[in-house]
Amino acid sequence: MKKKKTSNTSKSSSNNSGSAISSLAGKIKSGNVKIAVYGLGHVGSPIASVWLRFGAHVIGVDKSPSVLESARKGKTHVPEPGVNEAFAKGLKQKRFFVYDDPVKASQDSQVKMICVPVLTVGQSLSADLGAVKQVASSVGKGLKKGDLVVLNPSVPPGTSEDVVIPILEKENSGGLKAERDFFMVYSPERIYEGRAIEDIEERYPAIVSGAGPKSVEAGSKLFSLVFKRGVITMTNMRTAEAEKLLEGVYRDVNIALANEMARFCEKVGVDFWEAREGANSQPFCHIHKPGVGVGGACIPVYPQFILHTADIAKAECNITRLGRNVNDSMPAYCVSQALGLLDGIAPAQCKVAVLGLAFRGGVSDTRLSPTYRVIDELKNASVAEIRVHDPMVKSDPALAADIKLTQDLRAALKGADLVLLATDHKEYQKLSKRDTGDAAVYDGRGMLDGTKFAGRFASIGRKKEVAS
Ligand SMILES: NC(=O)C1=CN([C@@H]2O[C@H](COP(=O)(O)OP(=O)(O)OC[C@H]3O[C@@H](n4cnc5c(N)ncnc54)[C@H](O)[C@@H]3O)[C@@H](O)[C@H]2O)C=CC1
Ligand SMILES: CC(=O)N[C@@H]1[C@@H](OP(=O)(O)OP(=O)(O)OC[C@H]2O[C@@H](n3ccc(=O)[nH]c3=O)[C@H](O)[C@@H]2O)O[C@H](C(=O)O)[C@@H](O)[C@@H]1O
Repeated sequence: MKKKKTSNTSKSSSNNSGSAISSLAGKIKSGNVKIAVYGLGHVGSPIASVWLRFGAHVIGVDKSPSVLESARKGKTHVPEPGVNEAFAKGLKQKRFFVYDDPVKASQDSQVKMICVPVLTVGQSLSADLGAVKQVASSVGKGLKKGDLVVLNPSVPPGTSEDVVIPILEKENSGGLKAERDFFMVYSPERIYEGRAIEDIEERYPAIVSGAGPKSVEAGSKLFSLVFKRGVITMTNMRTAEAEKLLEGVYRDVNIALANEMARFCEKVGVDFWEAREGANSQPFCHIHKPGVGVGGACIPVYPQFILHTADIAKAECNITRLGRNVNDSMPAYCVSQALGLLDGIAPAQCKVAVLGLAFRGGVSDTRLSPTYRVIDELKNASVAEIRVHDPMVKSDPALAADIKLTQDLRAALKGADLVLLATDHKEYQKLSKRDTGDAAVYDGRGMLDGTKFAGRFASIGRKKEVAS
């Protein structure tokens, strides 16, 4: 790994690379080098915005008509700060173009960023590369000598070299080869929804790898223009693909450790949160937070890519597998703990208010949210009624018809016998008995103060409290 500060301000860059970077900046701002972004979602929209904010001419591509329609109005469906402003300004200055033809987008651009999703195939551990392959084929059909292709999603090691490059080389009409005729870069996106533009521009160095040294150089020059924290180059694309998965599996197994220790502390009558705060006062200790589960399109997914690849390579990844199992057990555990608070009310008579549908606080993203598993477990217990509240999710076609979703907290809580907090939205911080009355309260994210409630109260990682 080589950490290069290759931004214009770096002292170490040689004159010629400095002038090369400034001439690249000039070509991008003049529109001679256009950037196509494939997939205007939680990752693609901020990436398109960062380049629009830089002054680039950006072509946004998506397969969804509604996403394209919003983009044409300078709007995004993902509530990411700064994106609407960037889109609107780009449209006004005639630097933002929205295409529904992915091949034409490749023909009309010199840089192509592939930001489409890679999840798992159904219940299997294998990666669903369908969208990546589809876009790579379109990009290949419009590929020109000197173009730069960037793959952004998190993928199993080997995807760039063994899947994407062969498609690009097969689909282009000029016999173009990676590294020789066009540049191929793998650069994993590392944004955190809700602060994505800031993450790219201010917070994280870019990880850049390529099909060869020329591709790495081209990618480094490009990314150094917008990543103020500079560029970390990797030996090859497989290493960079693994780097991204390591970030994710580190998080998943550490969340699993927190979950296991929280359940241990409950059993031995210790306040996990107090012990955690003490432990984390030591610089080498970063105990994560326990909770009702691990959701999102990322953290529950990346370890699966590792496990699938490990199974093929006959590598043992027991901690990775166990971490997934522990985290997957949390929704059922928390529902069982919550139902255990019902004093004299049979589940079949119990009205439950579940707080939070998004996979984590501060986002509207419900992909793989643990709340879906919480709902399943409550249904398995045959509770009388389930209402779900979320301040950021207005509707959800994935919810069964008998589940009421509301953004009215008072309505969700009215007449509830049990309140189960599943998502750590900031809004729930101020909950008290004024809101929940005599209902039992189970805090699945350890964010509430039990003394504020009148009914029976329990929280992940804390021993049960019975109302005084
Ligand atoms: N969401 C996150 O926080 C992060 C995600 N990632 C990676 O980025 C990948 C993409 O994630 P998101 O942007 O969250 O997904 P998303 O679902 O929010 O956005 C994907 C967009 O691509 C479009 N799309 C899908 N297939 C397409 C195709 N064949 N052609 C053109 N457009 C197509 C969809 O219509 C959608 O607008 C993830 O799979 C993950 O690997 C990486 C870091 C953070
Ligand atoms: C290593 C890492 O921190 N990756 C980040 C992560 O962001 P993501 O949006 O998935 O959120 P997250 O905070 O990891 O939460 C994922 C899930 O895990 C849960 N969670 C999170 C942290 C914790 O201590 N305990 C816990 O239970 C959350 O409630 C949520 O359900 O995954 C992103 C990604 O790769 O998509 C990545 O860009 C982000 O930097």
